[in-house]
Amino acid sequence: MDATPTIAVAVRIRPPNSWEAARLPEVPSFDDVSLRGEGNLCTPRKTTGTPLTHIVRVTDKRLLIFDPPDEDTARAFKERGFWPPGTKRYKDRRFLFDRVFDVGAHQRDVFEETAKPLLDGLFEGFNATVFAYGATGCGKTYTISGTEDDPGLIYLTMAELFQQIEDKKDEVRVDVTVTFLEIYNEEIRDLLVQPGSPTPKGGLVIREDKFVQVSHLTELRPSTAEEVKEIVLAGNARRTQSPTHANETSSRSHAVLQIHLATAPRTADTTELHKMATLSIIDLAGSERASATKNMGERMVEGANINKSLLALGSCINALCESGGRKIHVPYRNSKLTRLLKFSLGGNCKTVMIVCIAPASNHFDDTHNTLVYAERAKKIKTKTVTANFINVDRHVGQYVEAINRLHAEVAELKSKLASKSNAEAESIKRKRIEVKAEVNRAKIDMQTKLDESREIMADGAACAGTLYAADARLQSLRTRLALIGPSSPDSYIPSHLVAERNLLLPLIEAEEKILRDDSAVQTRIRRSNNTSNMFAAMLRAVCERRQNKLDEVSIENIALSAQLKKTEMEMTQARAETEALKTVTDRYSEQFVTFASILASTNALLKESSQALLCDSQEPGSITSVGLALKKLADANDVSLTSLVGHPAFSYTPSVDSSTILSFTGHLPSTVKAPVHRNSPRNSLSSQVTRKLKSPRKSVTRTSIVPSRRTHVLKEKKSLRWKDEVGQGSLDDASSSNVDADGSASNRISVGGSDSDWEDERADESVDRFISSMSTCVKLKKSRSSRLDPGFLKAGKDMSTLGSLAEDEETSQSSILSQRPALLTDRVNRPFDVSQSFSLDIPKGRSSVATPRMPSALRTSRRKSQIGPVRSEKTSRRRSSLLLQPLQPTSPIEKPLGGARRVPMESTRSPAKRSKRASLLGRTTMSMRHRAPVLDQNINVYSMSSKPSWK
Ligand SMILES: Nc1ncnc2c1ncn2[C@@H]1O[C@H](COP(=O)(O)OP(=O)(O)OP(=O)(O)O)[C@@H](O)[C@H]1O
Repeated sequence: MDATPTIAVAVRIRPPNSWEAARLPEVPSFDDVSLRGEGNLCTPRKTTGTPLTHIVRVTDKRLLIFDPPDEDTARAFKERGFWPPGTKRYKDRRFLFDRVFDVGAHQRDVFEETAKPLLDGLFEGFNATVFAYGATGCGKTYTISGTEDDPGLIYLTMAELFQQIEDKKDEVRVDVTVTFLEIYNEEIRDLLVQPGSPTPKGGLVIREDKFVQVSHLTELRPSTAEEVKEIVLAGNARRTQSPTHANETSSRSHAVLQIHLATAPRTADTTELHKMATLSIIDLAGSERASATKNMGERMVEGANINKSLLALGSCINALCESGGRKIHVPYRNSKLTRLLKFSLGGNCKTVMIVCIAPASNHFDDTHNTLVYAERAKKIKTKTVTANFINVDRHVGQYVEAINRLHAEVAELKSKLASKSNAEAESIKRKRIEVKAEVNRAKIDMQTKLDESREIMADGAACAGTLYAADARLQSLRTRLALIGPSSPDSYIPSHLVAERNLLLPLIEAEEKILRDDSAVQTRIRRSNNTSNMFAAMLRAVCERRQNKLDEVSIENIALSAQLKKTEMEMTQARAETEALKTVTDRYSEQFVTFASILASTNALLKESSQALLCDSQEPGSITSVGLALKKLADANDVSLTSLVGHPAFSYTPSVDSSTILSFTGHLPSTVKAPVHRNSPRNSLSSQVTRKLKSPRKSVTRTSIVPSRRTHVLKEKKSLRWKDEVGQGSLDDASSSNVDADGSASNRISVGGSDSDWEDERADESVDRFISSMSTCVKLKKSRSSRLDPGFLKAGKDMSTLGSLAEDEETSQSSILSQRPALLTDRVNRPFDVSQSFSLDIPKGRSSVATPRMPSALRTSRRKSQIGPVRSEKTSRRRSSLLLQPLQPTSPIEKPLGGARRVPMESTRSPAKRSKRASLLGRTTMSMRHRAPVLDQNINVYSMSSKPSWK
């Protein structure tokens, strides 16, 4: 409300009652517009009763328009008829007030903006008045008193007043007294006296001094709003009300409720500042027109008195408006009402006038008059409002009373202080308990989450370890597979590598299965990661939870606990991962041991077998037993492999050309790079490695027989045939040493080479005999070392030549048997050493100074290697083979056959001999192995086939 010293005027429009609502047009809606005959759109008319219109339209909180133009012009024309030119059809008058409440306003809305702002002034000693003005039946009583369910201004004001008194009770003492009266027919009646009590004739008398007072009024001292409410209800019940034509519950009197406040400070001083104020809440009787109310008799007299008093009020308002603050005569004394409101209207008082109006056109004139009345009241300029206070000087006699009061006050304050400190201590204690409980709860939550997540996260860590191991294994397997080469129809891969590939592929598949995104291990790792994230989020959430309640120490405590749980979880994960890796390592160790034992036992058995086969005579039983033993070994190996890798080494059927044993070149280190070209068998990795492995026979021949000519041979870079002393025979190096697989010459001196280049035709027969004798040795359990073994030759001091073997056989058997295993083991375990002792790469232009020389015993034996009497018959031919002769290039077909020929078959051999050699090819694989040193794929074969040439 406006703070200027004027009367604040608020207008409240009551909602239409049921009678009016039935006659008022509905709010226009686009859905139910209809087209009138004249072409205007309008809302449908109500068909029953006299039509009414809305005469007030609220535009905003302060402005209303009285009698606005009807938007439905056609209906307006029909209702109001023809308006002559120049006449104003609508009043369309705008009124500006301090506040306008539309029909939908609630009681509390009215209270909040009218009476409530006055309450603060009451405690400071400022008088205040709220009165409701308006025609009869416009809602004054409803606004002031309200109903049981919807209390009005009085109840709401008193409730707020007592609440403020309660709030200020530590500072001030407030005495509240209430009076309730009515002015009926210019007679003041006390509404708080019990019914039947004697009342002075002519009513109560107004005494006017500094203040206006009504003598002998009953004063009540309510302490709550409820008590005030009961007071008002009781007073209203005693108030004169009569049904009129305009209002069934028409108030026939002006009711005045006065609340007197006396405020004193709670300090005990010699002088006290007492403040006094009065809040008057007045429900005026409604102005009424006799024609409208159709009152007769007593009601008419009541109405006349009401109008008289209201007229006096209007006169006072007019006078106050015209005075403009000047001191002029205001006719307060014309009525009891104006006398009572003297200080409220023009005195030291803050006044709010609530103007109640009806919304319908049946109250057109009343509403108009009321608005005009209110507009005039709005223009009243009151005096500057001052506070009502008095300084009370204490009399000495009152000091004792003051001291007592002070003592009581001190005691009261002490008890308050004690209770306050107790409350504070209690609060601190409670807070500590809460903080402790909160910290404990946080720790329990973290521990619970840790326990929930531990298993899954440990499992994930273990899976990570497994995954790491699988990845490492897969890399190794892939590297090994790359060394073997791709499996395409064009590429040639030896059978043992095929077998190895077949062993590796399922292993790779198994590892890839583990590493796949949809594998169980990966799923478990993902689940573990999710759990880990949730665990971390939970720790964060716990650390940030209810931080405002916790002190710094508690927050730090929780943060450290969270860190501890996190570390604990990381330890669990690390342990699980370590355990998984340990398990894998253990398994690998077992596998390594098993593989080592497989390799050792296999090697040992292979050595035994090879030796047995080498020594085998025509006894088929020995070969069978060896075969059975090998099969037994293979089966045992398969069992071990199955337990290790899940499946055995896949079996295959080796062809004659691709026998695994014949083509085996040894296990390649994984660091060797995979071959790039594998289209030709010679380009395969195994070929590349084993191509350097040449038969020692030729190397021995060359190094031992004509070492001084090697340099010459290298310099010439030609294929030469060395003639022996008698000019017969030849040594063909071209096919083995100087021509590589691709046909290009190289400087490498291969001391191996084809047996066919220098071995005589009887060599095969002598070898067969040799094998037969070895078989006999095996059968008789008196096996002797192979004569091919240089160690064997070295071992017996007496056996300086192979030629003496026949004579010394019986005497030396025991010593040979004792040395054989070691010799075989030594040879098999050092295949590359052996080959290197017979094969050497020499750069172009360099002499073969690095070529190892054969031991003298070997060289001697080489010269005396004419085994048996057949050898003596071929002496001249063998010697002739030592002669250097030009050599025809050896056919590529001939080289793999490795027949012991000194000249190429195509050039020198007769068809008969050629067929004989061909028949040799048809022999058993075992015999082929004995005579196939040029199948340079396998060092074991090399070991077997290297023996007869230089012995
Ligand atoms: N804001 C309102 N909301 C609901 N009903 C209302 C409202 N104002 C008035 N009324 C109703 O209108 C009728 C007349 O109201 P009320 O008796 O308060 O008028 P009045 O101005 O006091 O009349 P009178 O001067 O004759 O005493 C009552 O039934 C009342 O319930």
